[in-house]
Amino acid sequence: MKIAIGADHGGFGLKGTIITHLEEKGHEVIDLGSYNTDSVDYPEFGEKVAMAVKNKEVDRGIVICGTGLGISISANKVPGIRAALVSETFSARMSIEHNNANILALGARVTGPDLALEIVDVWTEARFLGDRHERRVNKIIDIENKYSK
Ligand SMILES: O=C(CO)[C@H](O)[C@H](O)COP(=O)(O)O
Repeated sequence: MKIAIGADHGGFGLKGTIITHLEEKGHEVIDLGSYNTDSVDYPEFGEKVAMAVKNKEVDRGIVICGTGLGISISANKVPGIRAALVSETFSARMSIEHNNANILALGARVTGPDLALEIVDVWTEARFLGDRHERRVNKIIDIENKYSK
Protein backbone atom coordinates (compact mmCIF):
# COMPACT_ATOMS: atom_id res chain seq x y z
CA MET A 1 0.00 0.00 0.00
CA LYS A 2 1.15 3.56 -0.72
CA ILE A 3 0.67 5.80 2.32
CA ALA A 4 1.27 9.54 2.84
CA ILE A 5 2.18 10.57 6.37
CA GLY A 6 2.41 13.96 8.01
CA ALA A 7 2.81 15.34 11.52
CA ASP A 8 3.48 18.49 13.49
CA HIS A 9 6.29 18.73 16.07
CA GLY A 10 4.09 16.84 18.57
CA GLY A 11 3.85 13.89 16.22
CA PHE A 12 7.31 14.04 14.68
CA GLY A 13 8.84 11.22 16.77
CA LEU A 14 5.92 8.83 16.30
CA LYS A 15 5.90 9.59 12.57
CA GLY A 16 9.46 8.25 12.27
CA THR A 17 8.58 5.12 14.26
CA ILE A 18 5.57 4.47 12.01
CA ILE A 19 7.51 5.09 8.77
CA THR A 20 10.21 2.56 9.77
CA HIS A 21 7.54 0.01 10.70
CA LEU A 22 5.49 0.46 7.52
CA GLU A 23 8.56 0.21 5.30
CA GLU A 24 9.66 -2.97 7.10
CA LYS A 25 6.22 -4.37 6.26
CA GLY A 26 6.71 -3.55 2.57
CA HIS A 27 4.55 -0.43 2.31
CA GLU A 28 5.64 2.62 0.33
CA VAL A 29 5.56 5.74 2.52
CA ILE A 30 5.58 9.36 1.35
CA ASP A 31 6.78 11.61 4.21
CA LEU A 32 5.17 15.05 3.86
CA GLY A 33 6.83 16.48 7.00
CA SER A 34 7.39 18.02 9.38
CA TYR A 35 11.05 16.99 9.25
CA ASN A 36 12.27 18.05 12.72
CA THR A 37 10.99 19.01 16.17
CA ASP A 38 10.73 22.75 15.49
CA SER A 39 7.33 24.10 16.45
CA VAL A 40 5.00 24.14 13.44
CA ASP A 41 1.26 24.47 12.78
CA TYR A 42 -0.62 21.19 12.35
CA PRO A 43 -3.19 22.43 9.73
CA GLU A 44 -0.43 22.63 7.09
CA PHE A 45 0.41 18.95 7.46
CA GLY A 46 -3.19 17.83 7.74
CA GLU A 47 -3.91 19.59 4.45
CA LYS A 48 -0.80 18.17 2.71
CA VAL A 49 -1.71 14.59 3.55
CA ALA A 50 -5.38 15.18 2.73
CA MET A 51 -4.49 16.59 -0.71
CA ALA A 52 -2.22 13.61 -1.47
CA VAL A 53 -5.15 11.30 -0.68
CA LYS A 54 -7.70 13.43 -2.53
CA ASN A 55 -5.48 13.57 -5.64
CA LYS A 56 -5.01 9.78 -5.48
CA GLU A 57 -1.21 10.10 -5.19
CA VAL A 58 -1.52 7.54 -2.37
CA ASP A 59 -4.00 4.90 -1.24
CA ARG A 60 -4.41 6.25 2.31
CA GLY A 61 -2.94 8.81 4.72
CA ILE A 62 -1.78 9.01 8.32
CA VAL A 63 -1.73 12.29 10.26
CA ILE A 64 -0.27 12.82 13.74
CA CYS A 65 -0.20 15.72 16.16
CA GLY A 66 -0.11 15.87 19.96
CA THR A 67 -3.70 14.74 20.41
CA GLY A 68 -4.61 13.95 16.81
CA LEU A 69 -7.49 16.39 17.17
CA GLY A 70 -6.30 19.48 15.33
CA ILE A 71 -4.69 17.62 12.46
CA SER A 72 -7.74 15.36 11.92
CA ILE A 73 -10.10 18.36 12.01
CA SER A 74 -7.85 20.06 9.44
CA ALA A 75 -7.68 17.03 7.13
CA ASN A 76 -11.46 16.64 7.30
CA LYS A 77 -11.92 20.12 5.82
CA VAL A 78 -10.71 18.80 2.45
CA PRO A 79 -13.67 17.45 0.43
CA GLY A 80 -13.57 13.69 0.00
CA ILE A 81 -11.54 13.13 3.16
CA ARG A 82 -12.75 10.95 6.00
CA ALA A 83 -10.07 11.20 8.69
CA ALA A 84 -10.68 9.04 11.78
CA LEU A 85 -8.98 9.82 15.09
CA VAL A 86 -8.23 6.48 16.71
CA SER A 87 -6.63 5.41 19.99
CA GLU A 88 -7.39 1.67 20.04
CA THR A 89 -7.41 -1.19 17.56
CA PHE A 90 -11.18 -1.88 17.38
CA SER A 91 -11.94 1.62 16.12
CA ALA A 92 -8.96 1.41 13.76
CA ARG A 93 -10.53 -1.63 12.08
CA MET A 94 -14.05 -0.17 12.12
CA SER A 95 -12.83 3.11 10.60
CA ILE A 96 -12.02 1.13 7.45
CA GLU A 97 -14.60 -1.70 7.52
CA HIS A 98 -17.62 0.51 8.27
CA ASN A 99 -16.62 4.11 7.53
CA ASN A 100 -14.18 3.66 4.65
CA ALA A 101 -11.98 6.31 6.27
CA ASN A 102 -9.09 7.32 4.05
CA ILE A 103 -6.93 8.91 6.76
CA LEU A 104 -5.89 7.55 10.15
CA ALA A 105 -5.25 10.23 12.79
CA LEU A 106 -3.17 9.52 15.89
CA GLY A 107 -2.28 11.55 18.97
CA ALA A 108 1.36 11.03 19.88
CA ARG A 109 0.77 12.51 23.36
CA VAL A 110 -2.17 10.14 23.88
CA THR A 111 -1.18 6.84 22.28
CA GLY A 112 2.20 5.23 23.00
CA PRO A 113 4.37 3.91 20.18
CA ASP A 114 3.68 0.19 20.75
CA LEU A 115 -0.10 0.65 20.65
CA ALA A 116 0.22 3.06 17.72
CA LEU A 117 2.02 0.38 15.69
CA GLU A 118 -0.66 -2.20 16.57
CA ILE A 119 -3.29 0.31 15.41
CA VAL A 120 -1.40 0.89 12.17
CA ASP A 121 -1.14 -2.87 11.51
CA VAL A 122 -4.87 -3.45 12.07
CA TRP A 123 -5.67 -0.41 9.92
CA THR A 124 -3.47 -1.45 6.98
CA GLU A 125 -4.95 -4.96 6.98
CA ALA A 126 -8.59 -3.81 7.14
CA ARG A 127 -10.79 -3.48 4.04
CA PHE A 128 -14.12 -1.67 3.53
CA LEU A 129 -17.07 -4.05 3.85
CA GLY A 130 -19.42 -2.10 1.54
CA ASP A 131 -23.11 -3.21 1.52
CA ARG A 132 -25.14 -1.22 4.11
CA HIS A 133 -22.00 0.69 5.06
CA GLU A 134 -21.67 1.96 1.50
CA ARG A 135 -25.15 3.46 1.71
CA ARG A 136 -24.18 5.26 4.92
CA VAL A 137 -20.84 6.52 3.62
CA ASN A 138 -22.69 7.79 0.53
CA LYS A 139 -24.95 9.75 2.88
CA ILE A 140 -21.85 11.35 4.43
CA ILE A 141 -20.75 12.33 0.92
CA ASP A 142 -24.25 13.72 0.24
CA ILE A 143 -23.95 15.98 3.30
CA GLU A 144 -20.56 17.18 2.10
CA ASN A 145 -21.92 17.94 -1.37
CA LYS A 146 -24.98 19.70 0.08
CA TYR A 147 -22.86 22.23 1.96
CA SER A 148 -20.05 22.64 -0.60
CA LYS A 149 -19.99 25.93 -2.47
O1 LIG B 1 -2.33 18.33 19.48
C1 LIG B 1 -2.21 19.30 18.77
C2 LIG B 1 -3.37 19.89 18.05
O2 LIG B 1 -4.57 19.20 18.28
C3 LIG B 1 -0.90 19.98 18.64
O3 LIG B 1 0.11 19.03 18.49
C4 LIG B 1 -0.66 20.78 19.91
O4 LIG B 1 -1.70 21.75 20.08
C5 LIG B 1 0.70 21.49 19.85
O5 LIG B 1 0.90 22.15 21.07
P1 LIG B 1 2.28 22.86 21.44
O6 LIG B 1 2.49 23.96 20.43
O7 LIG B 1 2.05 23.39 22.85
O8 LIG B 1 3.38 21.82 21.34
